[in-house]
Amino acid sequence: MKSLVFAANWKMNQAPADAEAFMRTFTAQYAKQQDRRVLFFPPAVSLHVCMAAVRTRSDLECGVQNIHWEDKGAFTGETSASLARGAGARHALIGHSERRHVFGETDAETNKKVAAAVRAGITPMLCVGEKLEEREAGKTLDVCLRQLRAGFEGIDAAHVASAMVAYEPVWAIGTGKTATPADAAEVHAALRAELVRMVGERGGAVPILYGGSVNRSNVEALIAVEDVDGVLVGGASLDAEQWLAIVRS
Ligand SMILES: O=C(CO)COP(=O)(O)O
Repeated sequence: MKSLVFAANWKMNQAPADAEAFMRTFTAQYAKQQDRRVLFFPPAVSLHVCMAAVRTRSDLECGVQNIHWEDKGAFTGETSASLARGAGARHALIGHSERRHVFGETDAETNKKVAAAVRAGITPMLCVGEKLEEREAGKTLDVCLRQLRAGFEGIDAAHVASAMVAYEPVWAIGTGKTATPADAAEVHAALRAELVRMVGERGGAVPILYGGSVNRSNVEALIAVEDVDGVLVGGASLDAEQWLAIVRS
């Protein structure tokens, strides 16, 4: 049985009181399952609430949705990887499509952020994915592989091998359109091959998650795909009952 990662990206939702209610419901109803880890990416202001809720659980972990590439200094409004680590975060999303396409984050910036995460002892989850026009132009694999190589450029093999990757086609995020299992299979296989090329056999064990309109109805078909090692879920992770159904699939 493969090992799975279920990650909830709450984006700009769930204030501390909401996060607390969610985590209370979730932790009361979800018993550890040996084959899976559950990750929460709350907004930074609610991280402490999620941390408190998972303190006694080895199967539940928390991370942040973004980090800055500098370790500290005069960068008003930013959170460094070391600050996030100090607050208990174990993971950081890096290069999420909203960072890339709403905030203009570049491949070079994702690379600096991956390096910062590694320095701080945080696991980067590097997000890659093509826009609709790139898919229609037949550039899906080019874009995803470029983002993968650029994000990990200059990062030593041991840290690439202990990172995570998420494939999130931009056209599938928040749109209700999901990649078919066959679409996901093609991209995940290409990402896997590239990881193995980069770091050898250890690349075979890097979790590659699928994200984009995942819900309780389509999750089973997606996690059944070879090289899909879990899911990164936005909208459907905001409701505790729905998230419970997803992580139990
Ligand atoms: O961006 C996503 C997770 O990081 C996906 O969001 P949705 O699940 O809302 O499509």
